[in-house]
This record gives sequence, C-alpha cells and structure tokens, in this order.
Amino acid sequence: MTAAIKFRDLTLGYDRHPAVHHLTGEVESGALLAVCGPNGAGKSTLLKGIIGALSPLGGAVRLEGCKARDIAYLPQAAEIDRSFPINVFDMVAVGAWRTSGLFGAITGKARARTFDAIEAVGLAGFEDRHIGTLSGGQMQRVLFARVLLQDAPIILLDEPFNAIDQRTVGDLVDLIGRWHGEKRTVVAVLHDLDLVRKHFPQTLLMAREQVAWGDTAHVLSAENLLSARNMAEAFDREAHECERAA
Ligand SMILES: Nc1ncnc2c1ncn2[C@@H]1O[C@H](COP(=O)(O)OP(=O)(O)OP(=O)(O)O)[C@@H](O)[C@H]1O
Repeated sequence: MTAAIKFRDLTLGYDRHPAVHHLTGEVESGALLAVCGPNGAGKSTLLKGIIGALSPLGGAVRLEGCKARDIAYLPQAAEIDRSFPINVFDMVAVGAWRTSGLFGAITGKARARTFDAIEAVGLAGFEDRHIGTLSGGQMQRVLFARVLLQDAPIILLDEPFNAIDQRTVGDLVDLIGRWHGEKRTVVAVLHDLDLVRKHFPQTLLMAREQVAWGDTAHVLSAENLLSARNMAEAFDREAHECERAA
C-alpha cells in the first residue's frame, strides 16, 4: 500500500502551545480512517495541519502525489457562518472551484454537476434556500454535497455526524462507503465509537499524542480507551512549549 499522507514527528499547536505532539505515521492511500479521542485531544487540529491551515511547530506533514488543493475538507458545523447570505446551490457550487477557478463562472457542466450533487444528498428542491434556514442535518447534507462536487482524492471530515438524526447518518455513511469504494482516502473525526467499529476499518486514537493506530477492533480496546482518557485528564492546561527532544 502507498501512503497518501505522512506525518513525521509532527507537532501542531497554537501560539507555540502544542495540541498534537510528535505524531509519526502514514495514512495509506484509499484508507478509511477514523480519528478518535477525548475532547481537546487534537483531532481537529490534526485535520487543520493536513490541509495546511496550521503550520507545524515541529516535524512535517507530507502529501504524497497530491497538493493541499486536492483535499476536500468538511469543517465542524460550528465553524460555518450560517448567517452568511448564500443559498444552497451557491454553497455547494463552491466545491467546483478546482475546475472552475475560485472566481470563475459556474458553467453549464458545473451547474449540472452541482444539481446532481444536491440531488445525491437528498436535497433536490432546496437549491434556492438560504443556508440559515436549514436544519442541522440539511446543512450537513449541503456540506457533503460540496465535498462530492470537489471530486477530491483525499477527503477529511470533522465530526460530520454531530447532532444528526439516524436516517441522515445512514445516508451520509453510505456516501462515505461510496468514496471508499472509489479508492479515495477518507479521514473522519468521530465520537461515536459504535459507528466507527461498524464502518471504519482503521482508527487513530489520540490524546494529544498517538495512543494507538491501526485495525479498529484492536485500537478501540478498553485498555487503549482508558489510556486516552487518562492522558487527556492529565493534560496541564498551562503547559509551556513542548520541550521533548525531537
Ligand atoms: N484556535 C485556537 N487557538 C488556541 N487554542 C486552540 C485553538 N483551537 C483549538 N485549540 C486548543 O487545542 C486543543 C486541541 O483542540 P482540538 O479542537 O484540536 O481538539 P479536538 O480533539 O478536535 O476536540 P473536540 O472533540 O472537543 O472537538 C484544545 O486544548 C483547544 O482548546
């Protein structure tokens, strides 16, 4: 298996305070990987490091055979400004920017693909709705439609099922399964461990540092989950810059 993303002694953080410590490992191309861990474990920070929104404090993230623009990223719902005056069609159409250019016009073909993506997530007829009027689950479908349109080889999803009903989760899990079948690399931050055990063959369990990484059944053992919890609780919020030798 070839790697899609490589972490080499990666440390990421804010104002020099590390949130992810010394992570080393590889996400295989075509992997369906869950990233799990307690609140504040550094999961979202890791995704931000992969897309290049955060520069490493130490070590490196390397994308193999693609660039940051080839990554589709679905942020946490809380990071989306729902008051921004944009409708569902335009929100999804942003996903076409790799082919149309950021300020390019959405041409006939891209328009058709946008309608198709909206239909694929079950939102046909919602095209003109302002995003501020959507339910949480409908908004999540919009974000998935945007990722669908991006047609990217690497897909990063940050808590894609937060506060989403079972039916929507089922539909979106099916979509993720489709991406996996198409040999895309999918990395998803998730809290629902039952869902991870059922649908994600590989898991990275972290608590600022890597606790375990590999086969999901092995990684999500009671022992590893306890270690992750203890490591998260032991974290000193006033900790200074990381001084561990690289
Ligand atoms: N923009 C920021 N500025 C300063 N500190 C931040 C920032 N974003 C996150 N942090 C801190 O970095 C640490 C890791 O946060 P992160 O959001 O990556 O955790 P997480 O594992 O995704 O947590 P959760 O499950 O609660 O979403 C936390 O202590 C958090 O407070």
